[in-house]
Amino acid sequence: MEIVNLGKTNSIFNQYIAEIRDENIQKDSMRFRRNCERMGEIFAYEISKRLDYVDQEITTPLGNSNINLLFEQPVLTTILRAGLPVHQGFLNYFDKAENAFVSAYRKHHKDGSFDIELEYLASPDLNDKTIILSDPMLASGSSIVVTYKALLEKGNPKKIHIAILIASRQGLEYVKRFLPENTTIWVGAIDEELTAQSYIVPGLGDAGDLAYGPKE
Ligand SMILES: O=P(O)(O)OC[C@H]1O[C@H](OP(=O)(O)OP(=O)(O)O)[C@H](O)[C@@H]1O
Ligand SMILES: O=c1cc[nH]c(=O)[nH]1
Ligand SMILES: [Mg+2]
Repeated sequence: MEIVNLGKTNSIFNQYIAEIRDENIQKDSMRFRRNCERMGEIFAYEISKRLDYVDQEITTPLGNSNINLLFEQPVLTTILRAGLPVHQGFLNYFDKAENAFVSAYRKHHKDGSFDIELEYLASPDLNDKTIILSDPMLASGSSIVVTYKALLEKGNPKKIHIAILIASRQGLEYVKRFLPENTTIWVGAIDEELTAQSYIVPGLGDAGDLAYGPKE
């Protein structure tokens, strides 16, 4: 499995990572959502370079022009709710793509542990498709693994790209144990620490709350 860290290259991308982390700037929820969306757009452009292309002829008013265009559309997949702004960024670029949505939330037990409960899955057939699964945060890694297993009910994808804005080192190690070799994980940053409640340190806090407000 390959891991590509976009934050390792100096680019404007890191300005958006800095802004979603910044405790003052992140209070502006519209800017937080838009920054997530902008990074979704950059991930989309970078991932597009790895997809398959086919030569096509375009007819202009004055003649013909040949150009390599996408051979097939990926299936854009995200996890509700924090994944929505990143997903919109992907959709801005892959505007003809099919889409899949999954709900996953942490169900806490009395001893402080939690399981990921998945209640909703809306997906096209995934057999032999390329799927791009986006989520701003990969902390314990449980949401991604539970989501991947649920998606398998819809078919066996030929290639999986996972796009994460901020991942924990520990979560990436966990995910590697469950996802197949044909997976590429794209990250914006990798943080070294997780709290006892599986929050990423330094991370950014709760991405869903920052984008959409607190939930009960
Ligand atoms: O790697 P994990 O430990 O599973 O944590 C990562 C998950 O946490 C966040 O969602 P959250 O559970 O906060 O839900 P929300 O989007 O509704 O806020 C994030 O968007 C991931 O889905
Ligand atoms: O650090 C974390 C972990 C899970 N979900 C978040 O939004 N942030
Ligand atoms: Mg979630």
